[in-house]
Parts: sequence; structure tokens; C-alpha cells
Amino acid sequence: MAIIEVDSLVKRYGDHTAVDGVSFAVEQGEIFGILGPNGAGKTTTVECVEGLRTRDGGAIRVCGIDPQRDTGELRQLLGAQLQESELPDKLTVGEAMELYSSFYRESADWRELLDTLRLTDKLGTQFRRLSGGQKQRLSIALALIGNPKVAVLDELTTGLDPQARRDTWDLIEGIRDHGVTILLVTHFMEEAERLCDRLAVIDSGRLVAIDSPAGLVARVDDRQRIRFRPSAPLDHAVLAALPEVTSVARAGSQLVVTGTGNLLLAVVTELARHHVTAADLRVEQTSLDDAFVALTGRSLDD
Ligand SMILES: Nc1ncnc2c1ncn2[C@@H]1O[C@H](COP(=O)(O)OP(=O)(O)OP(=O)(O)O)[C@@H](O)[C@H]1O
Repeated sequence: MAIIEVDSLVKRYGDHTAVDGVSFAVEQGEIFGILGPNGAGKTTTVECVEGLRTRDGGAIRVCGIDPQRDTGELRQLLGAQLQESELPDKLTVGEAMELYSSFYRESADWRELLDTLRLTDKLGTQFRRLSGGQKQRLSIALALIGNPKVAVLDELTTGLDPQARRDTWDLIEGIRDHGVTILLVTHFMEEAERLCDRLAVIDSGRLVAIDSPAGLVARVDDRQRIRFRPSAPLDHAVLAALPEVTSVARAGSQLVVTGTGNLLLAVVTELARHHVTAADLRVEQTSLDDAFVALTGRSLDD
């Protein structure tokens, strides 16, 4: 059963159409990611789902509720991660939890939540004295305090170090295991690949594809990449002329050959014909990064 339904969503800021006809449905218990480069319209999309922005077209339902019409009811069902600036500096962790739990009919046991998020020893600490990772974990705790059916997490791990990022991913998986559906905005490939059951790839306000991370990769799977250091100088054109090869590029002392079919055999055979051997040869799998480039025509970092 779809718990979030977004149908042909349109949102404009003046002349600029930030979200242009985006549709997707999130099933109960899924971790559903929205992946795209800066300015793609990810935050605008989830803010419409959260009822924080008024859409200009299309329809949205969260547990059957129109976020624009029934904001009060939505608040009880949907937990949103706070922006850092939304908490007063001097509020302690315990005070924040107490205050936010009072907003909900059926709040979670916030002491247990702090325990899960490893914040119990910070109970009396003021918000301004928390580290980046602790602030992030507190914002997740506050998103979950109302026992939501759906949690919306925007740029969950931005600013965290790699270990804190991995810990947060474990935590999110644990939350999903408790039956919470998660809508996650990210521009980290690794996060999307590790955490999300399905992804909506958005670029310039438009939906490019929806699939599992593996499904997105499979769409471009026939592309392979081989890297090696040739033992002697070699004219690129020799390899580029092979029917299996789509491109040849130099990366330092290495050649990077992409192509399809039995690329490895074709390249190695051709090298042998020219009495060249391939040192440090590596065959690289297509990654979600590659799939993203193939689908959008650009890299997430552009
Ligand atoms: N309040 C606003 N007023 C005018 N334009 C806005 C506003 N909010 C966002 N935009 C523009 O709408 C587009 C989409 O922004 P949005 O924040 O939804 O993208 P995003 O994919 O979340 O990007 P990021 O990863 O950088 O947060 C951008 O071009 C942005 O500049």
C-alpha cells in the first residue's frame, strides 16, 4: 500500500519551475530516496509532502491526507527533521525532547529514543554545545518523537564524518525495522546505495527515473570500464576502432577504456597484436554514479 503518493507535482518560485510534474509513490516500510544534484528540487518536493510549501499543481497524499488541507492531522503522522537553526541555542537536549513530545497525542518514550541515539549523557547539555553529529542525532530524535508513520529526513548525514555517517545509516535501518516509512533526501551516492530500497532520481525539477539502486545500475549495465598501464606507448585510435569500445581516455599513466560486450577480451587481444601488455589492469563495475551520469548526462558533483 502506498503511504505517500505524489502525482504530477508542480512548484514554481516566480518564473522558475523548481518541481516540474514529479510523480512517485512510497510503499509502507520503505526507505525511499530522492537523489539529485544541488538545486534539483529535492527539498522543495519533500517540503510540499510535509505541507510546508503550497504546490502549484498536482496532488499529494500522505496516509490519505492532503498535506495542504489537513496540516494538524499530518503533524501527528509525519516526523520531519529540523533545520539546525530551528532550536534555541540554550535549550538543553532534555528540554527539547520534553517540549517536542508535548506536541503529540502519542509521543514516543523520549528517554528510550535518546538512548538509541546515544544522547543520554547529553541530557543536560545545551544545544549550542553539541557536536555536529550530536546535533544531527538530536534532530533525528525530534523527528521520531511523535511516533510517526512517516519520517522525512533531508540531507541526513551532511557534515558528518564517515564513521558518524555509517552509524546514522545503521540507525535509520533500525528505525525502518520498527515499521517507520522513510523519505530521504540525499546527494550522496553511497548513502543512496546503502540505505534506499528505491530511489527517485530528480534533475532540474524533473523525474528522471525511479528504481532500486541495483535497478538503476542495471539500466546502464552493459557499459564496462577497464583501466590499465600500457607497457609501451599506444595510439588510442587502435583501441577506439574496436567495435566493443565506446571511449578511450588517459588518466595519468593509465588508459581508461569503456565499452560493451566482451570488452576485456577485445582490448587484451588488440594489445597483444601490438606487443603491448597491460599492467595494473582493473575491470570496474558500473556504479550508481555511472548510472546517474548515464541517466542525467552529468555527475552529481557538477
Ligand atoms: N524560497 C525560494 N525562493 C525562490 N527560489 C527557490 C526557493 N527555494 C528553492 N528555490 C530554487 O528552486 C530550485 C530547487 O531548490 P531545492 O532547494 O528544492 O533543490 P534541492 O535539490 O533540494 O537542492 P540542494 O541539494 O542544494 O538543497 C533551486 O533552483 C532553488 O534556487
